[in-house]
Amino acid sequence: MSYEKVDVPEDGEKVTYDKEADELQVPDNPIVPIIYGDGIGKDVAPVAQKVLEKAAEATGRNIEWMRVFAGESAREKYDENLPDDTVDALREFRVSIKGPLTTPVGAGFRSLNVALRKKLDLYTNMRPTYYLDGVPSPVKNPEEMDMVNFRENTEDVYAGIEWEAGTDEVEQVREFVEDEMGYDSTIHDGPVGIGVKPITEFGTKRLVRKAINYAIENDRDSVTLVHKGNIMKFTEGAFRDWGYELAEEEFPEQTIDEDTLWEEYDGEAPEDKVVVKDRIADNMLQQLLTRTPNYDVLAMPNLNGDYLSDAAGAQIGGLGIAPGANIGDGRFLAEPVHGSAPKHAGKDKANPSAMILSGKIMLEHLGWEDAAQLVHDAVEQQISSKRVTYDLERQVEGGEKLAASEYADEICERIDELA
Ligand SMILES: NC(=O)C1=CN([C@@H]2O[C@H](COP(=O)(O)OP(=O)(O)OC[C@H]3O[C@@H](n4cnc5c(N)ncnc54)[C@H](OP(=O)(O)O)[C@@H]3O)[C@@H](O)[C@H]2O)C=CC1
Ligand SMILES: O=C(O)CCC(=O)C(=O)O
Ligand SMILES: [Mg+2]
Repeated sequence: MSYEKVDVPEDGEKVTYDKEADELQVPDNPIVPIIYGDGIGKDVAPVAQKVLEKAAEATGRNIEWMRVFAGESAREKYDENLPDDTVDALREFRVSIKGPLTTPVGAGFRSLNVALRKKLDLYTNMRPTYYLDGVPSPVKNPEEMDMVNFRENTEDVYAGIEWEAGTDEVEQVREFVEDEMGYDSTIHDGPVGIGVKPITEFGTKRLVRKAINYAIENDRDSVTLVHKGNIMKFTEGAFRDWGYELAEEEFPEQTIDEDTLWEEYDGEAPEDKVVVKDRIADNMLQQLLTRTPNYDVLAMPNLNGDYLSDAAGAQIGGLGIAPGANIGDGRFLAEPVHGSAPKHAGKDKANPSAMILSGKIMLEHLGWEDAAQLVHDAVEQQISSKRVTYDLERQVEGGEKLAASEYADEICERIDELA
């Protein structure tokens, strides 16, 4: 592959993929594309990069970074938002990491984050929410939080099928819905915006498959399907039904439903069974707070997953800490839960932990468990020391406020000490 405006590191090697075995082959010096992103991305991404590099070196490897561009930096370099160079690099080198990218509200270009997920078919958005020692939290028992959110990443209202009020197109759709589909008098008169919410059996089943496999491989107790199927029967309701169907079809020995749990096991699931259950999304959002220990792996359509991952993150220190990753077959793009937080941009103050811990998921994905553990331990030690960025300092008694770069430097020192 040739690139117009990015330099491919000479010394690195490619991560490759064995499709049949669904396995990556990872050299000790992989080329890893990185997008710094917009807003605070430019603060947190370079310092997170240093931490990840340090953990790789401490375990005898080397990451050969390949800087690629999207959003503001791409507009400057290429005069476009998402150049082919970037998409091609993420496709070719398979495992990569990105900071947040800004999306304008109400008009302008569509989300570049969503575009990347769709172009690379990164159909799972995995966002683990877990407690780190010493993290300040608005809840009484934050240590109870240990959930992994599997969010469908390519469809739902994020498919981008919508029509703007006042256009001929939206009036055509209104006419079709009212006259041909029989929804007369359902839409108020006057300007209207209309969107379409596709949820497919294919998209649902491949996401739920990933969630159940994850639960089995990581010894998790349950997978909860989170939907609003009482209201959106044929989209969110179908998500729930296809989710149960998939569990029955493909995991009959490894999973049980909640009825079976109570009827046959009196509420105590055997060690080797994953309980598949479902909850309506509004109820689930309050149960995150009130029944935290009852939930484990969660699987849900795109919009529910977007809302729920920020809400869950708030219970364990906030968005400055919440990590994530986009995963497809043989492709992976780590990315924090948070956005570009424009008001904090360029001040070297935003918390880089979410980006660092997203990188930790990337290290795990590369099979570098030892490096990932070093990152986890060093971040946890740093937070426990109360020498933290502004977002945590304002919640911690006796805390000391550090710049993002100072905070990351201290994490690097801790990695040296721990290695
Ligand atoms: N994947 C992506 O790239 C995403 C992109 N976005 C985009 O980002 C832009 C801004 O979105 P917005 O809704 O403001 O949400 P953001 O997640 O960017 O920020 C919301 C608030 O969360 C806190 N926060 C977020 N990140 C950090 C951090 N690293 N350290 C400390 N605090 C943090 C800040 O709170 P406080 O000010 O209280 O300290 C901030 O004001 C939008 O264009 C949106 O579309 C949004 C989400 C994901
Ligand atoms: O793409 C965006 O700008 C927002 C996406 C988002 O909030 C998310 O993926 O969590
Ligand atoms: Mg979000």
